[in-house]
Amino acid sequence: MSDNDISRRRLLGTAGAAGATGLVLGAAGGAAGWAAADAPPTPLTAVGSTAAAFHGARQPGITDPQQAHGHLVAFDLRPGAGRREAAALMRRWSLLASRLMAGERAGEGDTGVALDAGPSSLTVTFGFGRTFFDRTSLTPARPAQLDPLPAFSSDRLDAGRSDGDLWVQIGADDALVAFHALRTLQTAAGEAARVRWQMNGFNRSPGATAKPMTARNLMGQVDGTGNPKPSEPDFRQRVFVPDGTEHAWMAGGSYAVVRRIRMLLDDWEKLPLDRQERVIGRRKSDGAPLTGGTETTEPDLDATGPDGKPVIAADAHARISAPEQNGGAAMLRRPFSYHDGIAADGTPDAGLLFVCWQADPLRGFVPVQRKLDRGDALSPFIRHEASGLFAVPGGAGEGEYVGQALLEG
Ligand SMILES: C=CC1=C(C)c2cc3[nH]c(cc4nc(cc5[nH]c(cc1n2)c(C)c5CCC(=O)O)C(CCC(=O)O)=C4C)c(C)c3C=C
Ligand SMILES: [Fe+2]
Repeated sequence: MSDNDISRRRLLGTAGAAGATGLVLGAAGGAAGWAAADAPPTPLTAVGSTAAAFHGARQPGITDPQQAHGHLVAFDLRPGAGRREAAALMRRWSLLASRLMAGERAGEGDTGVALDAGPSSLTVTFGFGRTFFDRTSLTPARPAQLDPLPAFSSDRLDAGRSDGDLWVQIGADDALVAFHALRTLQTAAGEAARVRWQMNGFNRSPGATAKPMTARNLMGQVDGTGNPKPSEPDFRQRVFVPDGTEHAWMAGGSYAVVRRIRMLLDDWEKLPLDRQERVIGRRKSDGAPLTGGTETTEPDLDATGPDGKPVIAADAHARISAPEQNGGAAMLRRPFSYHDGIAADGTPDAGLLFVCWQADPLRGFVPVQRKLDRGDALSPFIRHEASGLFAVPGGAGEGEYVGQALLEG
């Protein structure tokens, strides 16, 4: 056994202990100072080294696992910026996103905020809002799917935090990596576009639970169980726009509905557990339906209790939103939680940055929200405060940029 072998083993042991206590030691940082200079640093976790691909048939950030940190940002083109400036911006942004997602520096002038970190599952996703098409004289290329969402009776929307010409979704498992991407793209918007609104969100950190689990939201519920699964035969059809679509530039793309949904947590948290569970129709502890089994057991919507009433209440959120109650309408929900402190009324300004993905909002979000709007037991505890609908084109190939087929078509 050589000295190198010994030092390598000791370092591995040290790194294991350091991982448990939160200490970080480099390869040459052994306590005795005799560790071999050529011993590679031992990564404490794989969180930083995980990378998603920017180039491909689909944009990242749609089917990728939810990251721990997110930024949703809408931009408006500046006065005087049209199709040419928008195309140059999308080219710049795509190049930067591809570099950052690979864990590379943005280029000259990189701020250094993400130095030392790996790609950390960074994804950057770009979308176009309805107003983008008039501003770029591309109105004929605008799909009907971008028609304004209907007004819902429970809407309390803030126009200043809704819509926008361009939308960027950033997600990463490291807060600095996410911020670095946000700042880099904001700066690169330059004279072409300015921020209209920004929302910052979070999810559980990878590794916080002993095994991979469905996310929890700030009401404490397991949230995401009923999502369409990539293994299901109709997944693609539900989430992605098919080839042969009227507007070919959207083939392989998806429509994102974004809602900032405030949770009225002071009211919710006063509700006893059994009533919280009745509101959703699932157990809070493990997300299992109230009709029994585990999280993945199908709810029995016909089951009645000893009192003759449905076990999953007629107005339970999970019943009303289920595809079988909505002519098959389904969407892929991929939200972030948010917490922006205490609002002027003294209640938490916290809730869900609800992002859902579908091939067509009229076969996803719209019919489900219409139904929820008419009588969801969750409604008294939430408030929709902002809204956006964005066309998210398919992914860019190597050397291409997102939206090229639209902007150069
Ligand atoms: C219009 C779409 C939806 C909005 C808006 C929405 C808001 C919202 N939902 C929760 C919590 C849960 N939702 C759950 C299920 C669920 N919700 C929707 C749609 C919207 N939710 C769907 C399509 C489904 C799946 C139904 C099914 O397939 O059976 C659940 C149960 C667990 C799960 O399946 O994810 C929870 C919990 C909150 C807190 C919220 C607004 C803040
Ligand atoms: Fe829901």
